[in-house]
Amino acid sequence: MSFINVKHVSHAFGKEKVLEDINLTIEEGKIFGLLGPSGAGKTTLVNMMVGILSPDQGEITIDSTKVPSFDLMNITGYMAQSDALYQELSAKENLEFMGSIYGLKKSELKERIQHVMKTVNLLPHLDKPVEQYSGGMKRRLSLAAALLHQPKLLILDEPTVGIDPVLRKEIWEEFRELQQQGITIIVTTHVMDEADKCDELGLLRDGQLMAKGSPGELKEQHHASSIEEVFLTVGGVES
Ligand SMILES: Nc1ncnc2c1ncn2[C@@H]1O[C@H](COP(=O)(O)OP(=O)(O)OP(=O)(O)O)[C@@H](O)[C@H]1O
Repeated sequence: MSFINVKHVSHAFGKEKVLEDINLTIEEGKIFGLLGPSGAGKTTLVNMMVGILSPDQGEITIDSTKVPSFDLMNITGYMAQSDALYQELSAKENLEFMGSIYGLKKSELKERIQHVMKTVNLLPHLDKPVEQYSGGMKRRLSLAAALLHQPKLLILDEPTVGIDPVLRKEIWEEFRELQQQGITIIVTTHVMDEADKCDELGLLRDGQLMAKGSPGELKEQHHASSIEEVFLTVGGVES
């Protein structure tokens, strides 16, 4: 039984079909990349996995539980595309607020804040107001917030957008460490070199899942030397 099951999911915004009969399974403990150009439907699909949006048709189950579910909220960490942080508050205050929403006890919360800030290399900046953080620091703080309640599943919508290559590398090292702890990670991206770092990929285009497999498998199946080439081939455009 797969950890995540997306079954016949379709969705439209008004007359615009955004997802069309998506079927997808994701195994526990994997880093799964949802790759596709802007407007392909990546955010719509992850928002459905988190339970923010309901599909018009079909259903999603995670850990044998149908989304949306309160239990799933407790095991899922979500990082949206834009940072949801209080600018005038310090990182610590932001995390204390988020921890209180998850019902973490004061002593546990204190320990978790130290742990997650260390994980994202921001511990020295704990008391700094978020408005004094750089864009990359804010993304990392959002990641720390998503990790606060020790989720089994992390859903990250374009986590490295606007982040320089050095930091991006560091963030990917963090993903690998989290994976070693058994956490399943779903990451949306349109960056091809990031796609190569995922264990498995789902290629989304115009609301359809064009292909799924490990980067190596996809390249082999499509006789391509890069994921970019695979994408162009399955999308019907020869490179
Ligand atoms: N709330 C909404 N109301 C109407 N249309 C929407 C809404 N959200 C998304 N869309 C449309 O659905 C389509 C898919 O959007 P989505 O954000 O899922 O794509 P994406 O692959 O995540 O793109 P990006 O990489 O730019 O974030 C787009 O055409 C977008 O305009």
